[in-house]
Amino acid sequence: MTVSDQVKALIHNQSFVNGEWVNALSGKTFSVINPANNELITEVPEQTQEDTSAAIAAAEAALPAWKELTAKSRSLILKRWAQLVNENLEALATILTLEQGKALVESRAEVASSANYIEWFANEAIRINGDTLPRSANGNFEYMQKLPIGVVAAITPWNFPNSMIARKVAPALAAGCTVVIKPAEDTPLSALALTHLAADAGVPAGVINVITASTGAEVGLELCKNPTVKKLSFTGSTAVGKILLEQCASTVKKLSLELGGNAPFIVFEDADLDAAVQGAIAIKFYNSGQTCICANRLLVQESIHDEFLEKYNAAINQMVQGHGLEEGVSHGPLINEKAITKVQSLVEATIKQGATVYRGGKVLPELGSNFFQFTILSDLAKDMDIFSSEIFGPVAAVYKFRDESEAVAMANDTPYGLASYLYTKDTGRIFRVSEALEYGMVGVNTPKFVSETVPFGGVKESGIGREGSVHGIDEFLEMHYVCISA
Ligand SMILES: NC(=O)C1=CN([C@@H]2O[C@H](COP(=O)(O)OP(=O)(O)OC[C@H]3O[C@@H](n4cnc5c(N)ncnc54)[C@H](OP(=O)(O)O)[C@@H]3O)[C@@H](O)[C@H]2O)C=CC1
Ligand SMILES: O=C(O)CCCC(=O)O
Repeated sequence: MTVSDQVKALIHNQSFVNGEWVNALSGKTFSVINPANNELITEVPEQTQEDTSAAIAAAEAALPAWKELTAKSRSLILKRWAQLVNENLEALATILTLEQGKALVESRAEVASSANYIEWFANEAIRINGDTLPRSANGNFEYMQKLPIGVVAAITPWNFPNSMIARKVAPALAAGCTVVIKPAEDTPLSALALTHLAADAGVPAGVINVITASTGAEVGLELCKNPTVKKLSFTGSTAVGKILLEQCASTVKKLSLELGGNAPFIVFEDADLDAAVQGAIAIKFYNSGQTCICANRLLVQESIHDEFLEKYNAAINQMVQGHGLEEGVSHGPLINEKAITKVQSLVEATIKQGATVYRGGKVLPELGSNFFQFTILSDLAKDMDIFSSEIFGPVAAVYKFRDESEAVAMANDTPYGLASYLYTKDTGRIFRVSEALEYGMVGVNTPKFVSETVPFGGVKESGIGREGSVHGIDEFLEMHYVCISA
């Protein structure tokens, strides 16, 4: 099959419940739009509470047989899924770029990372071990098993519509759970394509279900309130994460929340400046700035601030914005009009509050309505709104600091705590500052560290729990203690 045949086969206009491609019970649909040119890609079902409750029932019915399979059987099915994702990598990347906008090179990397997550958890499936315990009374035999938590709901965002599903669904399936996925309105097609390949790999009917809807609220409420769902795994904004936390209280569901960030990127005067500039390019403009681990605040020591800005500006000149499928394009559009409006208002407010526009600062209508110029704002201060806002766009916010203690204080001056970065050659400072940063993840002299081996997650208002790594599967398991008096 050619890539374009694979793309055609993998783009679905129906959602997937109980092993069947289905329409919404209401028959309604909504549009999936290419953010680079606002063209319609396809329509998908507008599903509601009723469809969601049917999907949960399907996941419940499929649970006993799935969790009874041997670990090896589940592992082999997941390995086949990973293999099919790799075999369809170019087609999945094309679909991802079409619906999300990111440059094809980034889409390929995201799909490859999905295959890695699935393969990783295929290997974790066979290592779910318990413990035998010392007896607490004469004649006792005591042990702890790890058992699948049950039906899992996964609500995923539009910025990594492929890998966020792999990172949640693969460990859930490996653990013996069944899943209902609600992908973001803007990017349901990657979820449906991945699910198609999971079914081809032998995942039985009802084990993975996808519900599509143009707003998360109604479907989300059912996923939170339905007592059959035992676990909710969410990636998205902190505001929605807080709603879900409240909504899950009524059924005391276990939650994983991977929420917003406000990552500091600290450049000390003793750093390798060129490496720091390249790092700040890679992680600020990753996915056009729409990543929760993007450098949100560039904190640069005052003695090297001006030189950093010059080099940073020169490096940005090498980047190319455009339609993600076009040759040579390194950065695509923002996801939609709402995102453009949000970034534009934040930049305008920051300028009013006294920022200097070192470059950019405006929308780029000549490319399409969802493009924003690569922007550097400098002369920023802690009391400006931008210091506490998740930018989620190609806007670099640069602050000066005097010394190490001021850098750490500025970095920690936020309710968020997801990713953080520092560049320095001083070994003592590496240890001191890494530990002082109140973040779930710290990159030292490196902008990109995420992979299947990493316990991804945040502290403070950036979330609860970890995804990926040997710890990721525990989010979908419960400890089950047994005491036998013999
Ligand atoms: N941590 C991260 O990676 C992400 C952070 N963000 C941050 O959030 C900002 C806004 O982006 P936005 O897309 O609005 O993010 P949201 O948090 O609204 O969306 C993320 C997911 O949550 C769903 N959702 C929205 N409201 C509810 C609800 N009440 N109950 C259940 N599910 C819900 C969405 O569905 P639907 O799309 O159908 O409404 C989507 O699947 C961004 O600018 C960024 O700052 C956004 C996305 C990812
Ligand atoms: O979890 C995210 O939102 C970002 C993932 C980044 C990556 O996989 O490189």
